[in-house]
Amino acid sequence: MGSVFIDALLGADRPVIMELKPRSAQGEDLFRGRSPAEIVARYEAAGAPCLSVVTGRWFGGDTALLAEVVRRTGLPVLQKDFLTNSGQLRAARGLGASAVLLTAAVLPKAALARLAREALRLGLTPFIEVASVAEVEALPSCEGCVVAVNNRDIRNRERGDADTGRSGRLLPAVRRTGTGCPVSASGIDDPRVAAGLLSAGYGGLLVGTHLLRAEGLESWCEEVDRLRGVLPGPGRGG
Ligand SMILES: O=P(O)(O)OC[C@@H](O)[C@@H](O)c1c[nH]c2ccccc12
Repeated sequence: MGSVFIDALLGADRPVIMELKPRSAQGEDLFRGRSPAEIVARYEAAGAPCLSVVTGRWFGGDTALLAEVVRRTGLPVLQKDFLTNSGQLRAARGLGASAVLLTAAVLPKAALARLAREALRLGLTPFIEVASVAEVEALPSCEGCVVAVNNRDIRNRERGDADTGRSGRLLPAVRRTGTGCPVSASGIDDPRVAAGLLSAGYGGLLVGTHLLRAEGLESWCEEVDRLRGVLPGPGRGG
């Protein structure tokens, strides 16, 4: 069965999953008084094909935020949290999510495979997050799933610096999982890095903090568009 989440992302002119995350791991207020509805409207205006909602408590989120975002948008929505059981997958579907985060670093191999199968059965797209070659190589076949490289370290709850070079190093291994949708997530702020990851073969990016901080969301997106046009990429004969 097809995935509305993946189809929307891969079909977009701007394949950026735009995230709503109330607080950074360091406690910085990222919404700054704006309502979820205002942020959704801003992301839609910038051409977001999909949204991500952080429901984890360390980032100030909860499932009420997910429900609110789903009410405000027709775009497919990813629930970002450390989900560990099938009850949470059913709850995600009940709230209207289209995709769910499954984190390789926190799930034993067999549990990850079982939850990915269950998500697919429920009509949810597994968004499987990895941070090392060893994690990628332990994945089950990832057909129908997003495989996302996290450029930050969730083991320290994202308090360290991001290493976007990790996405470049892991891409060949990610492709071997059978995913049709490799994504680079976290710590992306420089438009040159964003454009470079897409030109290198990433089907999409996931960006939260920088878009929430950016005054000029539209100009950031335009700069990425412009740079993609000048960088060689797999689809452009480079
Ligand atoms: O804000 P950033 O650096 O653009 O990152 C977004 C996203 O990847 C990050 O919020 C995230 C990555 N893994 C998670 C797991 C749970 C909650 C949130 C996350």
